[in-house]
Amino acid sequence: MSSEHLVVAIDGPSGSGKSSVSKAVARELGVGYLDTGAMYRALTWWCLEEGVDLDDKAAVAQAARDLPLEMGTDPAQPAVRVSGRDINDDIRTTRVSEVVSKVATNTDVRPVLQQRQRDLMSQVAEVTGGVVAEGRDITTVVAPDADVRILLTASEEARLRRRSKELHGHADDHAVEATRDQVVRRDRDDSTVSDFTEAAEGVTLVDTSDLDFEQSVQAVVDVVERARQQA
Ligand SMILES: Nc1ncnc2c1ncn2[C@@H]1O[C@H](COP(=O)(O)OP(=O)(O)OP(=O)(O)O)[C@@H](O)[C@H]1O
Ligand SMILES: Nc1ccn([C@H]2C[C@H](O)[C@@H](COP(=O)(O)O)O2)c(=O)n1
Repeated sequence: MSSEHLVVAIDGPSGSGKSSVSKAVARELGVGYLDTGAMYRALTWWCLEEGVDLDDKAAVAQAARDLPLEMGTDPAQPAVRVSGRDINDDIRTTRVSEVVSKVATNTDVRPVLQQRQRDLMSQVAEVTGGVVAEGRDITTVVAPDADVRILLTASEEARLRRRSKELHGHADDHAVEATRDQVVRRDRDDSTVSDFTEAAEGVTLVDTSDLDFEQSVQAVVDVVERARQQA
């Protein structure tokens, strides 16, 4: 391992299982967890609450600097708070999901949140001995020097099926179509600012298309263990 603490960076497209798998891996490793997507979501929610025009790049970037955000990094309970209010549920609503890409593709916002993410990762790693951070640009921009870098992926069909089951309780044709915007359109927009479809040099690809949830967690833990043995 290159650093004093264990830093695991995980990127991937929507519905690949980044959040759920990363949380489980962090619990298994006994380290902290950072959901960077939740930070873009929290900023979006706050802009909507405060009436900030999402098309006003500079105003949204200023909101990113001012955002009174507290990120919980306990993988068993990763709360997201703004001004002390728990907004974990608010940031997952369709109202936020439909427009979050507008904020995430704002190139004035990204460096502000990326720096906040690096700071949080250092703080949590200091306290718990390590961190699993997940998003779209963690392996490439936020923490390119992480000890372990993984691109967690799955076929579009598998990702649509998973998200559809999560949102609608099943994955029939109608439910999958209703989910398409939240997965395919959002990835298309988000991929204009980060590359999370191809593994960068030194990044290990973990394809979970044919794995169930437990197998996906084990596949990531195996990559971490292999890296530890080689260190
Ligand atoms: N290997 C797997 N097999 C089956 N279901 C899975 C697997 N991995 C994750 N899931 C389920 O798929 C759904 C989507 O997972 P998750 O929210 O972790 O994806 P994500 O990559 O973080 O998506 P987003 O970036 O849109 O937040 C969840 O309901 C999760 O339990
Ligand atoms: N490092 C990151 C993390 C997330 N995003 C974008 C991608 C989505 O549009 C949005 C919310 O992410 P999710 O909760 O769905 O994983 O934020 C990003 O650009 N960079």
